[in-house]
Amino acid sequence: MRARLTLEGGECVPPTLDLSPSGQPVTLGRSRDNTVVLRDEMASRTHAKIYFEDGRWHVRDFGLNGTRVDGHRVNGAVELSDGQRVKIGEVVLKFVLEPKSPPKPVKDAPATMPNIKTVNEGPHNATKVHELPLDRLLPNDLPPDQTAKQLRVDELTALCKFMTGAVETKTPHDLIGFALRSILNQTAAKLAGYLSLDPEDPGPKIVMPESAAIDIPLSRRLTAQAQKNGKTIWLFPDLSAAHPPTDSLSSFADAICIPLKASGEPFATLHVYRSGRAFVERDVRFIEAVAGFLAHGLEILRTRRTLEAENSRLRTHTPAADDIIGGSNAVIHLRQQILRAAPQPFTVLVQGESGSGKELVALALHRNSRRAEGPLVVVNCAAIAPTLLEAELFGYKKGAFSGADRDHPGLFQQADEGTLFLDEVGELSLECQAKLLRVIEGKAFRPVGATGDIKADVRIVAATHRDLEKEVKAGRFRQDLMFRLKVIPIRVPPLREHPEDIPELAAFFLAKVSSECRRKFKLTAAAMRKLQAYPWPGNVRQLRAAIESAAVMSEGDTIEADAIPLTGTTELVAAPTVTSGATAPDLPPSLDMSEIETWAICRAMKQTNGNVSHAAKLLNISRDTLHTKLKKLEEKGINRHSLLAGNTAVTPAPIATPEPLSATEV
Ligand SMILES: Nc1ncnc2c1ncn2[C@@H]1O[C@H](COP(=O)(O)OP(=O)(O)OP(=O)(O)O)[C@@H](O)[C@H]1O
Repeated sequence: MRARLTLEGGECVPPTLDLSPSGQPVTLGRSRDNTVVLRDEMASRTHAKIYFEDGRWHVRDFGLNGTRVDGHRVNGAVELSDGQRVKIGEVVLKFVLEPKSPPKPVKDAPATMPNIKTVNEGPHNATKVHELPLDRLLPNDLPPDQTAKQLRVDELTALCKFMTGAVETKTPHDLIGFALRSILNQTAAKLAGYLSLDPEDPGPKIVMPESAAIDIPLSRRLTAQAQKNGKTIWLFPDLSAAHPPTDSLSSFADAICIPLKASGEPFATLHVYRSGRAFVERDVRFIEAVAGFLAHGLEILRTRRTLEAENSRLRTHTPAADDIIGGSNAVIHLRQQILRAAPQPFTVLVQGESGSGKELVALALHRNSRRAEGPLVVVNCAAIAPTLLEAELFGYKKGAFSGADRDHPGLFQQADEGTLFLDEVGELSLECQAKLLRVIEGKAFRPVGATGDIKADVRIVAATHRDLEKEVKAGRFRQDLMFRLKVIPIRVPPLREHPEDIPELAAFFLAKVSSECRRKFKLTAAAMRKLQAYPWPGNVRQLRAAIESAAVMSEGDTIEADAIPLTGTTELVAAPTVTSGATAPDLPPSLDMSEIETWAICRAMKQTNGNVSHAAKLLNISRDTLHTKLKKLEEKGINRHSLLAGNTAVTPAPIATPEPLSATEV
């Protein structure tokens, strides 16, 4: 006389349970060990038992707070009748007797029976289970009916809950933990575990509840069988025949082991063990569904991790070219040269005007070379005193000179297995050039004060704004060194040769300064026209400075043309050439206010060809004020004629600076 318990109030797992007269007694209580786990504070750990005896169903109360049947407190044990309600705490379970089902045909059993059954994957193949004799599948039970096989509403709900929660998990560990907990909650299993089959996986075993991880090893035998068969292994409830008492499974009533695989071989196994009674087929189906989702979820997380790593690798090694902004033919050609030269072991000489992006090119060469994992050491040859350069480049030994209180590795050594970028190599003294040549030729050098030579595996990228050919002709640069450096020459075009890139560059720098200032700057069309009309003698560096300066100084987020500090400067600076180096621009003579005023008046008069009204407008003062100021200048001996000639007694020569006019300096 089969029966069923169905949850009507409160919370318990599972919410419905089929009762078989020949099955194990069903226990109810708060502990996970129970057949029905009650989620109720009023329930004792093991609160009651429902069992079949003398052809009838009974309930026995063990709980502190009592068990009620149809409102009457159970004293010891009482018989259960069809339709009665068992109440423990707030949990109400309806007891229903099921009508007898006609006996089902059973196929002949083979002579020897396996004590383990292999369940074919997926609910579609569920019927295959019945190819094995049903009485051996569940030896103490009647043949399971369809309800034992099909997932019911509560299991489907639990499955949906698991899937919804699983997509939120971020790490494989979290996903596995979530799957194991979902299985424990739904099936009232005693233990659920995940065992990686990858010996190199850092987290090969996860067991829930965590307290069980120490005491209960996951069965190696089951793992091996599941891995070998590639299918679910479901042990018989009666394990005693199959497992010696020493086996880790011998204390359980039933066990399931599922190989986890997504697109290839199994990569892990899922173990679920249960005490008290065997799993029903619905449990297995539920666990299989969770396992399938888990396997694919882990595969997705793994793929995502690989892609993220790959993506970050690609970002750091990226072609350079991504950092070099510009879509003009000049910049496209530059990128092509970089990508061709980068993998070669040869020395590269990067030539270009100051601020045109030579260092950026050197960085791109390094990032795209086979040395990308190694160091990139940058040395500005012009910034180191010639007397110190040798020690800086090649290092020194302790005591080599006063102040050398310890051994110091030189820049060559620091760049070992990487790239040494010698910026402004044209500024090296002839003495240093000779030493550098030796290193480049023999790749061996001697630290200052050392007795022996050392070697470093360094690729040299050099840069200069000078025309080295001319420097050689002038006797300022060694020809042999030039040849050595210029194995691969790369010319970086000045910005005036690719003005079509100005909008993109401007947008790039504007975005940078916007994110730094947490504002959203934008240029007006007039401001952009102004940027495009300017020849940018200081190249991209100057453009960047002008944009940053305008943005920082602007009150609102819209940058007007006036805010770009280049007024009237277009004709000021003859574009410098590689040959001549940067031309010193017309700058205020000093920070002395009266000198700046004289300089400004001089500039305005020159620019307006002596027209006082126009000059006053440029200076943003009235015509009368300018007249007064001009008079004062005349008193000092600076007349209009000398102003127009730019010849002012009080105006010293423009500051000689290698830096071109920068926006912030205007
Ligand atoms: N094509 C470009 N795309 C983006 N930024 C650029 C570009 N060219 C130059 N820059 C920027 O301009 C500034 C100057 O570039 P860099 O220092 O590489 O010039 P340089 O030629 O080495 O100058 P110097 O000869 O004075 O050392 C840097 O901020 C750099 O990032």
